[in-house]
Amino acid sequence: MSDSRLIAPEPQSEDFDRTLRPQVLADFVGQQQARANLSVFIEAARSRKEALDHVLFVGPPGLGKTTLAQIVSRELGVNFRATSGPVIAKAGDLAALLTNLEDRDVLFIDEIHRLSPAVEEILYPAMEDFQLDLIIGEGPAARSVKIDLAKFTLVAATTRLGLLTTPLRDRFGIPVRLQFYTVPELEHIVSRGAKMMGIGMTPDGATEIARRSRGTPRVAGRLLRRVRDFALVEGPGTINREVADGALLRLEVDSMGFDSLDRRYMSTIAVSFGGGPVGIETIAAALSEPRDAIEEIVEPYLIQQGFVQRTPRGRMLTPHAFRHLGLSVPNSAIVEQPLFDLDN
Ligand SMILES: Nc1ncnc2c1ncn2[C@@H]1O[C@H](COP(=O)(O)OP(=O)(O)OP(=O)(O)O)[C@@H](O)[C@H]1O
Ligand SMILES: [Mg+2]
Repeated sequence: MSDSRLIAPEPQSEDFDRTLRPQVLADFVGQQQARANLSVFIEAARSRKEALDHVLFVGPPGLGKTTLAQIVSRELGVNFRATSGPVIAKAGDLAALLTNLEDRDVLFIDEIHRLSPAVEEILYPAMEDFQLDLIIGEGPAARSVKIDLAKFTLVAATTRLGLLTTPLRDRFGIPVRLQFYTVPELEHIVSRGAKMMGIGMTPDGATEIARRSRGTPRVAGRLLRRVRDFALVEGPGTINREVADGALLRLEVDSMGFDSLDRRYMSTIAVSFGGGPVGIETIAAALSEPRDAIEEIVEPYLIQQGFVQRTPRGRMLTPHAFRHLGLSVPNSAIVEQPLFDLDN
C-alpha cells in the first residue's frame, strides 16, 4: 500500500500522534463500553494491589489500541515496556523481556498475531503461571529449567483476531474489541486537535472533517493537519465547512471519506466482476495490492458502512456502492445475508 495514501489508517512518518494522543482514560473519546469496563478492572486491580489480568485489544488500524495500552499502564501506575510480534525473533528475546519485568508491569506486544510459534510457546506458561520454561542445551545434555517471573500484565494488540491461535486468545482475561468512531466522537477529537494546534474551527468545519475520517481517529488527525494547511495558506485562517470541503476534495477524499483506493476497490468489483461475488485473492491481484492490506485496511470500513458484504462465495457490492460510484444498480446486487462476520 502506498505510503502517500492520505487517509491510510496506518501510521505515517509525519504523524503528530504524540501531541494529540490522550494520556488518561478520561480524555479518551469514544469506545464507551471498553472504557467503562477497563476503568472498573483497573480500579479493582489497583485496590487489590494485583497485576491486571491480560488485555487483548482487537480492531482495525488507527482506532487507539496503542494509545489505550499506554493509558492502561499509566492508570495502573506501573512501567510500560513495548515490543511487537515481528520484532521478537527468538524465544530468548522474549525471555529477556519477561525476566526484566517488575511486579504488575505492563508488557505491550503490538501485532501479536505475528509472533512466531516458538515464541508463542514461551508465552503460554508465562501468561498463565508466570513461569518461563526454557530448554537449555541440545541433545541428551538438554535440560529444562523453570524460572519464576514477576506477576506482570500482558497487553496485546492485533488487527487480525482470526490469525491468533485459540490457546493464545484464551489466555487473555480481558478481550476488548474497538469499534469505528461515530461522527460526534470524531468531531470532539478534531475540535480538541484544532485547539491544541491553535487554529480556529467552526462546528460545521469539524463535522465535515469528522464525516470524512473513515471512523478512525488517526485519519481524523491527519485530515485535520492537511486541512489546516489549506486554511492557513489559501483560506480565511479558520477551518469552516467550505475550507474543509475544498481541501478534502483536492486531496481526493470524497463525501463519504473514501479515497482513491476505496473507490478503485469498489469500481473493480462493480465493473470487472459485475458486483461480485468475487474472491479476495482475485480482487487483490486486480488491484495489485497485498491481500492483507485490503482485508485489514480497506474492507473493514466499507463493510461497516454497508458498501460491501462478505459472503461465503466472495465479496459483493451492495446497492449503496453502485449508487456512490454513480452506476446503476444491477439486479444481481440483491442483498445477501452475510453468513457471519468471519472476523478477518
Ligand atoms: N479515542 C481517541 N481520542 C483521541 N485521539 C485518539 C483516540 N484514539 C486514537 N487517537 C489518536 O489516533 C492515533 C492512532 O491511535 P493508535 O496509534 O493508538 O492506534 P492503533 O489502534 O494502535 O493503530 P495501529 O493498529 O496502526 O497500531 C493517535 O494519534 C491517537 O492520538
Ligand atoms: Mg498501534
